[in-house]
Amino acid sequence: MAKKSNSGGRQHTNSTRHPGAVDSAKGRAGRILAKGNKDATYETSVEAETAVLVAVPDKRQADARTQEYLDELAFLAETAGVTVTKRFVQRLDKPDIRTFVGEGKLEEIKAYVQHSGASMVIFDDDLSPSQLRNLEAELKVKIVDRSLLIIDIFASRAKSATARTQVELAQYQYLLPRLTGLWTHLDKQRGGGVSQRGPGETEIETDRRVVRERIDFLKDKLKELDKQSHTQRKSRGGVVRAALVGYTNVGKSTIMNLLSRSDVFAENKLFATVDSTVRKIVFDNVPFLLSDTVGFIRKLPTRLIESFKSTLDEIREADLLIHVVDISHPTFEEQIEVVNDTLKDIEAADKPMLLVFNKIDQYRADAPASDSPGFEGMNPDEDAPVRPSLEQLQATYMAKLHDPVIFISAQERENIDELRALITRHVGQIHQQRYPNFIPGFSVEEE
Ligand SMILES: Nc1nc2c(ncn2[C@@H]2O[C@H](COP(=O)(O)OP(=O)(O)OP(=O)(O)O)[C@@H](O)[C@H]2O)c(=O)[nH]1
Ligand SMILES: [Mg+2]
Repeated sequence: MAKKSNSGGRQHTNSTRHPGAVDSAKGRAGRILAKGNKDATYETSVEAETAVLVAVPDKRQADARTQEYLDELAFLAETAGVTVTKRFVQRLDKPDIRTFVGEGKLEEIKAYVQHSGASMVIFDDDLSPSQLRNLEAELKVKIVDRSLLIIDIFASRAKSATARTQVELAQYQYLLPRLTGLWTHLDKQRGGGVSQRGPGETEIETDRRVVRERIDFLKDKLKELDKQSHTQRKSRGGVVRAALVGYTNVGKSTIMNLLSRSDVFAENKLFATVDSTVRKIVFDNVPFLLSDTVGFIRKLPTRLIESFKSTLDEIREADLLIHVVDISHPTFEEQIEVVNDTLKDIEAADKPMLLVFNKIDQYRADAPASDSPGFEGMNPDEDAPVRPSLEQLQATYMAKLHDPVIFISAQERENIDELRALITRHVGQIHQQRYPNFIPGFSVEEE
């Protein structure tokens, strides 16, 4: 699915027989995504795939919000190399237990998929294994849920041994409860009769066992890698550690590059950073380590958070968090909450924090309503409230938050000296507590 499927450990295979061949597919990132292929091969390098997006918001959710969520899903799809041609929305109190959307909507989607030749349907939520199976049977194209899409992007981005192992673990954990679905799908293709169910079941058990073994192996491997990085971290001594955290695509890597004059990969895609990078920086003779970390997103699969424990240790072990926010984003306030909640989940919420509102160059008080192409079934709120001016926002946030706040543009280099001074002050305080004899601007304590 991702165009870069030959990089970052994803392999292009077209000869794998069926999921029973977990043995041969073992360790092969990307195979999960291929599971819906009609010919049951593991082709993962499909160019120019087109997709349909489906959201099932509850009845209270504002139209504009639904549209923003779908914008994010479309951005995720684009990041994975998929072109979105249509969006479907169905308001339900509760998603349908069998097919997630109701019968009528399913027919509508089916008609569109058949007519347009779209190759996949992406749901903005996680589907149960049986929903996935039923939808695949009805729509006869690849069905991708939110977790799978995010895991796929991570798979195409992960470079380090740790990140790759973490992604593979997440992939197998995603696969395990869904093996039955794969078999039902394949049984149908073989004309599947009762007589064939027997061997199928046995092989599912074999598959499950192999997948479980692989999961155990990957967990052990991660423990080993963890030990190594723990030793590495200990060798950093008592240097103050700061971590850039925030929602995905807010500018963390850009800020890292600015502050450390380094060259960390930054781009306008979600999850550009999956591996964490650490740089040693010295401001005013105060040395500290700054790490750039993986971005957060709403509904980040818990499994993925768990698998990414090693990467998240960088945040958990930091002395200071620099929380970067994209103030130009229509849902930036919710993004702040998502980040704070995720920090709570990983038990890193009680750390000193600086709030950096980035992208002020792009902030528009009169932000236009989103009207993306292919959008259907919604009436964006006509009376949507006007956004406050940047000055009003600054005043509100400065007054409201206990944490120090700064407004910058990393791209336009606005207020960067102030950002540097703010970080130096806070890092200096922590350093001072740790090394009471230290005189800022005068000497450097070597650990
Ligand atoms: N307009 C504007 N764009 C910015 C600014 N800072 C960063 N960007 C752009 O925002 C996009 C994302 O930047 P990154 O630095 O990759 O963001 P990130 O937070 O590291 O993203 P992930 O690693 O994906 O979580 C890039 O296209 C940057 O050029 C800014 O101040 N203003
Ligand atoms: Mg980044």
